[in-house]
Amino acid sequence: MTAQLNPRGDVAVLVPAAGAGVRLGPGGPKALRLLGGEPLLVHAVRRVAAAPSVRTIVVAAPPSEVAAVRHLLASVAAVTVVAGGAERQESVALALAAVPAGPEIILVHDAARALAPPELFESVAAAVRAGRPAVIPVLPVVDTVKEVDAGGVVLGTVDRSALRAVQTPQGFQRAVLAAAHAGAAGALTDDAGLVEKQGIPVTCVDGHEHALKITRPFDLAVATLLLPS
Ligand SMILES: Nc1ccn([C@@H]2O[C@H](COP(=O)(O)OP(=O)(O)OP(=O)(O)O)[C@@H](O)[C@H]2O)c(=O)n1
Ligand SMILES: C[C@](O)(CO)[C@H](O)COP(=O)(O)O
Repeated sequence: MTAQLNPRGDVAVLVPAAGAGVRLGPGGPKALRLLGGEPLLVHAVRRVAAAPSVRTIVVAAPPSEVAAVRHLLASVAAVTVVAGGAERQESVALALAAVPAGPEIILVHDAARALAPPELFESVAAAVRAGRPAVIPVLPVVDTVKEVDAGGVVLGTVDRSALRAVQTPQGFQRAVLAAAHAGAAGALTDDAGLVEKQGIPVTCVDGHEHALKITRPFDLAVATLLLPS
């Protein structure tokens, strides 16, 4: 039987957590690396489970760590754990396949964005509930952005007013996400990209600074400063 949180919730959250964390450096799968003494995945799932609309959480774990992740999360929240795949997109597809009938809003949220707050899950879900087929949280780009050639020579300056940095959780009507993954040809770095390829509009909502992706050691140091005291 699939684990459930709020039985009246209309949201399932998929948590891809099967990545190696190569850019973070040696130390095991990234989702299991410690932030303030707890694995990133525990921080992420605790915040997902605190969002009132969430009924179901499915985690895609490193295949060799499925039992360990089940054990780790047993005291955090009711969670279904499946083995992830070789690419993020495959991990999301495997988690999606494990969502039981019921939730019609699906959010996809990187374990690596371990400090995304519960209200961000609610705001993305609310926009989907209001009729948007696909919703992404974004932040403005604050740096000047240059396009460069292979030799590092600048080709031009990009108009940053039209650019946004994209976060997770990304939210979708269930049928939209299922069709996007079923029709996927080639791997993309986010799920909204698959939906865009189907010609379906993707809507932006305000992102959150705490939803930063922990990719490199510097990001882990920043995240440590953001932990509640
Ligand atoms: N095969 C994979 C690869 C990535 N992910 C997940 O997708 C999210 C975003 O990926 P990223 O932050 O790039 O993580 P890694 O792939 O682990 O990082 P790296 O590229 O440095 O190895 C992470 O929560 C990661 O665990 C996944 O579930 N399955
Ligand atoms: C989904 C994502 O977090 C949105 O910013 C990002 O695209 C993941 O990319 P990565 O290449 O797996 O780091």
